[in-house]
Amino acid sequence: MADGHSKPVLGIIGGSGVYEIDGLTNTRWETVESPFGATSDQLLFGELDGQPLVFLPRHGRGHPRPPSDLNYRANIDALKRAGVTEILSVSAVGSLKEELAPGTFVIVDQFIDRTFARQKSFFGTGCVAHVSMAHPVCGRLGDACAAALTEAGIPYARGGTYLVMEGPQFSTKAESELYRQWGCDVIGMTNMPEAKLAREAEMCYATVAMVTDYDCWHPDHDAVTVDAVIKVLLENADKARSLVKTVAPKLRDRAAPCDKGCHTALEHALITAPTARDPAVLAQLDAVAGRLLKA
Ligand SMILES: CSC[C@H]1O[C@H](OP(=O)(O)O)[C@H](O)[C@@H]1O
Ligand SMILES: Nc1ncnc2[nH]cnc12
Repeated sequence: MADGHSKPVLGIIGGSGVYEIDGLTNTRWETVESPFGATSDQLLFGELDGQPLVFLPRHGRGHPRPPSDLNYRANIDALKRAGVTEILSVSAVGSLKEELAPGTFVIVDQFIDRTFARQKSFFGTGCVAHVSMAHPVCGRLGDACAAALTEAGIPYARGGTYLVMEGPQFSTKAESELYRQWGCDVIGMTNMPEAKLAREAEMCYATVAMVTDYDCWHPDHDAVTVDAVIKVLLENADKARSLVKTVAPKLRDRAAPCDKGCHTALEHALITAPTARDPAVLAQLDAVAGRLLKA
């Protein structure tokens, strides 16, 4: 069980087009049960250059699940149960800025969450918690990704705001223009509530977003289609693979506890008095918050 003091374990959540990880040794696909329900797929356990790694294809192998039907709570809870301490989300996004052309990688540092049909917290009636989301991604894992992208010779932008829409339909032109006026950089459908849940579960979370299209605002480009997204993703598959291969060993030799506070995010967040807590709710929180809720 990850307690912030054990060895780092890297979790990779692979988005559209990323349904497997190659180069892993000692691999096994395993079902991990969660009190929050079924995960998107089995988890793939393995090692990359001596670094333990757990991979989850976000939409399931073959992409059977849409963004609104993903069980984000089960996915994050299962990764926590699997011992994961740091999660890297590798996601396809549309670009809302001219300079972020398809093929560009962006290490996202902020989100605007416009989703409305998803379970967004492990907590609720019977045990209430309010974690900080001021800085929604882990700077230390972001640094490791930046170093890996530089080393692998992959051009990237450091920092950017990811607008998370509900989907599954792509945006209207008016919506796309609005998000541009808000100063957003990229748009996708999945990284919230993932980042919120990772924070509640006291795990580092970082997003490397792969730009696949100009959404529908750009006068010189056609509106986004799935075919266009997949075409760019296939062109970038080697880059995504290099990123994972290069970033994994960077975690291996550093301290597991996060100096940005990700592994202690719940410490000042629980507000329900111990006497008012519901034992049934606490039982579900054994992996996410057991560190603090143990009697
Ligand atoms: C296939 S285009 C829309 C789809 O792609 C992105 O998925 P992910 O974030 O898992 O890479 C986007 O969020 C949509 O789910
Ligand atoms: N334009 C777009 N909007 C939402 N999600 C996306 N994923 C890839 N491109 C996207």
